[in-house]
Amino acid sequence: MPKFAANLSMMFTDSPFLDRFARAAAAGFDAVEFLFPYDYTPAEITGAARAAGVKVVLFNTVPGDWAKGERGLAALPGREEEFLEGVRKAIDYATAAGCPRIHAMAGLVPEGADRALMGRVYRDNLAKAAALAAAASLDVVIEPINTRDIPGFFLNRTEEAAAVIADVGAPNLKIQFDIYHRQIMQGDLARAIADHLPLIGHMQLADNPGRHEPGTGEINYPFLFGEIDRLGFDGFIGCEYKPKGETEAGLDWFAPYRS
Ligand SMILES: O=C(O)[C@@H](O)C(=O)CO
Ligand SMILES: [Mg+2]
Repeated sequence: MPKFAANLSMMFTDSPFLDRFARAAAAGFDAVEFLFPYDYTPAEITGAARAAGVKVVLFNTVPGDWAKGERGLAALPGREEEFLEGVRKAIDYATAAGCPRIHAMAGLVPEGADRALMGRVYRDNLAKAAALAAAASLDVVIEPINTRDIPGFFLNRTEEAAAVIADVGAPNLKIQFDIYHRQIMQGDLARAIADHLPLIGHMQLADNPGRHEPGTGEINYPFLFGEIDRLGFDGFIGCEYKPKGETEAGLDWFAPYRS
């Protein structure tokens, strides 16, 4: 049976962040993920997860100045030190929380940028991040993101992520396969999951259009969950969707999988 993680940056957002861990547990989730923990101390994050009895399975490294529109640093020339500083910070939080993986966002392509240079910086940075993470027994994941939600994002397609991983050659560098982004950019979901399965470290879901609960759009999630199970994917699927109403009221889709 697929294993699901509640995304605490998008679900239960009518509660303060640290209270969302307990709401996720009460809704039947054993695991959670979120974008960033950095407004809290590692002890606060770890304490909230332990008190709720949920595992933390993913969060992002420091993405630059999110409020100013930055969306990651991994491919940005001139920001290498800052990127690695953010990776080290994420590793400290992940180690405290027992979280097995961190997500390094590529970043936006600056106006007139040299994409080839960005590709080299991306690979160099990811090699260093993967080495730092390996020393702490963690994986690093990279996520192709659709160009509609984040115009100008550097990494958009599954095959590009696979090529970067092949070039870097670090066994702990993997794909964060977000089904919603893949559907918008490329579709062919079941085939793409099967083709890339050995490289996939984490998955995420939302329906399309709207990025709401499974069952609100065009993606046949019951079929895909069956495929993911049949293929033997043993990682987590993060529920990274915007609930249409109250989070709990939109969890009918989750009933067959609830622990
Ligand atoms: O899909 C997303 O948007 C996220 O997984 C993320 O990490 C960056 O926004
Ligand atoms: Mg995602």
